[in-house]
Amino acid sequence: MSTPALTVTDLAVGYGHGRTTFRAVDGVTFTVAAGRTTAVVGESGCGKSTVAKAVMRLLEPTSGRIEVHGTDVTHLPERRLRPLRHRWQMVFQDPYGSLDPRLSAVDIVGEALRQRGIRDREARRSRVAELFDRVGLPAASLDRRPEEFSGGQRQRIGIARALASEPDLLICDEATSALDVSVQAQVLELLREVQRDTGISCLFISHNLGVVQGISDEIVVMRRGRVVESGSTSTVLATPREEYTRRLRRAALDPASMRGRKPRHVVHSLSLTGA
Ligand SMILES: Nc1ncnc2c1ncn2[C@@H]1O[C@H](COP(=O)(O)OP(=O)(O)OP(=O)(O)O)[C@@H](O)[C@H]1O
Repeated sequence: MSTPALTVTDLAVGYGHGRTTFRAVDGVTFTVAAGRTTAVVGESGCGKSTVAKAVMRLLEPTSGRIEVHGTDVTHLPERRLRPLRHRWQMVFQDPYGSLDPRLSAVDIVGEALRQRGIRDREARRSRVAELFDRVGLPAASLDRRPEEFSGGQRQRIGIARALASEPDLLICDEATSALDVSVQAQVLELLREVQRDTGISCLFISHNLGVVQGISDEIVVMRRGRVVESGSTSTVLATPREEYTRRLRRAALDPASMRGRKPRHVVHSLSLTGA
């Protein structure tokens, strides 16, 4: 078996200092197999984003181990991390806040290419045009600023920016939850296509089991900072062991049961027999 793209072992992450530390994530273990997608799901505040940020090394873990393609990166100092950083890229939840409003789309995506050592402006522009084509954005929109794009298009820019670094691991943190259902489905389809074409591995984070069912191979269910259940997507969806997972499944099927969530977040195509 090939080395997993990502291995997270017994991860704990706390916020605060000393006696006021709050352990947001505790004892979390899972893998993302090479070329596959693992979804981390759970209700708001269960620690999904904290896991993603720790994997990105934006947060220092309290304990545990994070390996990317077999390399232990848990406590790698920044100078040794920098040359590896392009290998894992994040697509953020908020397509409105995650793009610099002062820059044109070509410069936003081109910055990732500049960091990869492509100094020539025209070469960057033509590579960004290729990436725009890849993510379904019109070539004529290269010089537009983020405010001139729709939410779904902005998310496509975010995906193009992530792909510009030619990563082998994509971390999508609620990457489609701010979008309307039909746009969400289109962006999910794009992510599926990208994965099929590039063999990229993906850690997909969502509160919505309906969203992850079509994209993930494995599901890790989190509650209050811990993993309560994990397994293949079809098994977890068809025969959830935990009442909590059944509740998430009901929430994905029935908008009315989604306390505090807007119905537009719900994908209605959840199949009870799995992916
Ligand atoms: N910077 C912070 N300081 C203190 N506590 C935090 C901080 N960020 C998150 N938390 C707490 O850690 C817990 C996990 O938060 P996290 O954002 O990881 O959850 P989540 O599952 O991603 O939630 P959501 O789906 O709402 O984004 C929550 O109780 C949250 O209030």
